[in-house]
Amino acid sequence: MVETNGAMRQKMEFQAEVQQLLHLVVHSLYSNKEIFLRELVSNASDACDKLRFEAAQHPELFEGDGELKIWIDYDRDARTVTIRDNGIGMSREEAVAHLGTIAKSGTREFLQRLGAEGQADARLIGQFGVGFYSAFIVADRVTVRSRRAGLPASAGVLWECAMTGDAAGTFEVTEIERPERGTEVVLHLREGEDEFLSGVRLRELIRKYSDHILWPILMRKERWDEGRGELVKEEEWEQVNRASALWARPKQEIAEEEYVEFYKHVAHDFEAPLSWVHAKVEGRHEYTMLLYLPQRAPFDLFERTPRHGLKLYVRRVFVLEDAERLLPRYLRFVRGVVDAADLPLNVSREMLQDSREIEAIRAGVTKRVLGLLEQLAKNEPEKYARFWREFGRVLKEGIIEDPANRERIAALLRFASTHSDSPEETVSLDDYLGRMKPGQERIYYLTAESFAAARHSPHLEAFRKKGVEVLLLTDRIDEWWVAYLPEYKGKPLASVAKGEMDAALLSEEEKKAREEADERLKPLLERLQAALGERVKAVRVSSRLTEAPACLVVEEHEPGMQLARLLRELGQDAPAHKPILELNPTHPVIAKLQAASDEDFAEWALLLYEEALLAEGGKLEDPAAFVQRMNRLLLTA
Ligand SMILES: Nc1ncnc2c1ncn2[C@@H]1O[C@H](COP(=O)(O)OP(=O)(O)OP(=O)(O)O)[C@@H](O)[C@H]1O
Repeated sequence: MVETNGAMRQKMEFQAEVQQLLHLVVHSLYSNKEIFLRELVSNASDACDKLRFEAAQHPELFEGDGELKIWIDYDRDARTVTIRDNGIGMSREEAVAHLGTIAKSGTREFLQRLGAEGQADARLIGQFGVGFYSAFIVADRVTVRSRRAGLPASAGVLWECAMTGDAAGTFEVTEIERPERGTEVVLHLREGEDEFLSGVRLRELIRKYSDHILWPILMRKERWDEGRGELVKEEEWEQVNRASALWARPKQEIAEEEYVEFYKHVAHDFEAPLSWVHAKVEGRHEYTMLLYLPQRAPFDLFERTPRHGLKLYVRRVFVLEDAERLLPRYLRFVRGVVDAADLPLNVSREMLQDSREIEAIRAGVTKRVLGLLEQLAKNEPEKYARFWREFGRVLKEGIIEDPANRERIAALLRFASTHSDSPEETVSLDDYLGRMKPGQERIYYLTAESFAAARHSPHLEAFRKKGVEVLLLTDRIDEWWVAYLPEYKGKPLASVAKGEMDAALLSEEEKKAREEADERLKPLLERLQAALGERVKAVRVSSRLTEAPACLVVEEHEPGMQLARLLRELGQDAPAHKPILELNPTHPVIAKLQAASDEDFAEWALLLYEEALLAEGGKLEDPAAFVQRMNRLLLTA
């Protein structure tokens, strides 16, 4: 630490991720450089929101000044643009933490992926939310002065970073006196960025990107000076943005671009949303909602902590960010605002826990989002396909989490199936119902580790031959939710790896052949059972095989083998259900088995079992013994 003029000045290093991000931001967002203003105004607005929220419990934080505002100014001589707010401000520690590190988990992996893809895609960086760092697109030196509301004037902080070359790796923090609460960000513009030293240009950008910001954004008045032949600034400030709550205006008066810009602000996204719904609910509980679906899943969608969920307003006053109580977890990709008419302004997170009003809003929001998805699926299938690719895995959680809407959610699911035979998930349960064969009572599915494993599974053979469609489920979560959806529109869901095939799907000849095989192969089945011992629960003749010699199945009511494996991987006690070995009665290996000596028979039996286990996605207990056995049998065959 160095001491200058009695103030403590400290040079610090950016976290490696920040350096990487700074570099990517400056290089990939340059073509869209004007967004820096939107990002910094957005931060200033968030800072005012935060102060208002904290001051609801601690009014002294206003320090006698409860009029929150954002000021924007420029200085042609110094070549600076300044964004200032009297919001919550930052302490020294907060400035170091928020402007020098990124605390979000998964950041490093995300940045590495971006880096590995060569030149980073601006949209990908955008969805990460670059916020403050976008200042460096147009500035090579950024100075931040701030003081947190409630701290003494002596607790001000000066944060400064000058970029030399691509990204200098350090910034400096100094303790300063700062009587004014809030934050001031001064951008020292790079060479060639003088276009932003203009009141006209800055006003244009504020109207374009920040018109909907609810706090007043002020700029100095300007007048034409005949003598100098240019616009000159006056002392007086004037409001530049409209500052009306977008969602409170009638729908027909809101332009599409306004919806889009508002989304970018609330969602911290750079891309336009995929779709949105704007609705006012009247009656016992009154509230307005403006809900958006993003185009792209954020990289931390599967992290535990949700970010930038819904914002809660009460009568147009901001109350809470990330109000997770307003959304079920399986809709955590939704962004936007809810404005409730009947909540108290000083509502806290704790109060939301068991508020009837919130319960009603949550149910209403859920209904609208599902309605929006249904509408997309019906009228804009391409958009729905995009939604499904990005968020389908999350929506599936709803089958487990939201019993009241289970059937509606089920109708929104999309699958790969033997019908299309492609990994694209395009088949709905209704499509499936429409293609069911006469006499087919159940919706068949198969769960597997991957699409390739599912597609070549021996369990599918007879279904394929009969043209009975099977849904191919390869997400981890598929194992869980299927257990929560026993039926859809009265048709039970059934795994092709469990129980017996629908009797109605078998012809009379097939049934007869099966009975005949049961009888004929009885001694062989008993011999196999004896040879396999504890490994299997039973050995029986199969109706589902046409190519493979054998497969493993479990009883209808038992958890699938794939689920048992998942549970064991998660360190849970998996139920020790033994599988049933099913034998293909028409396979030539039967003759071989029947002719084998006792010693060879035991080897063949084990090999059949091990093959079936592998095909089903299982792990061999003793792979080396399997290989030896196979080699031995190959030589004697
Ligand atoms: N004007 C400001 N007043 C107070 N704090 C600020 C201000 N600007 C930035 N910060 C702090 O710095 C943090 C980082 O800002 P930044 O814009 O980089 O990311 P963010 O807004 O948190 O989210 P995202 O990265 O998704 O945009 C903010 O979360 C906030 O805590």
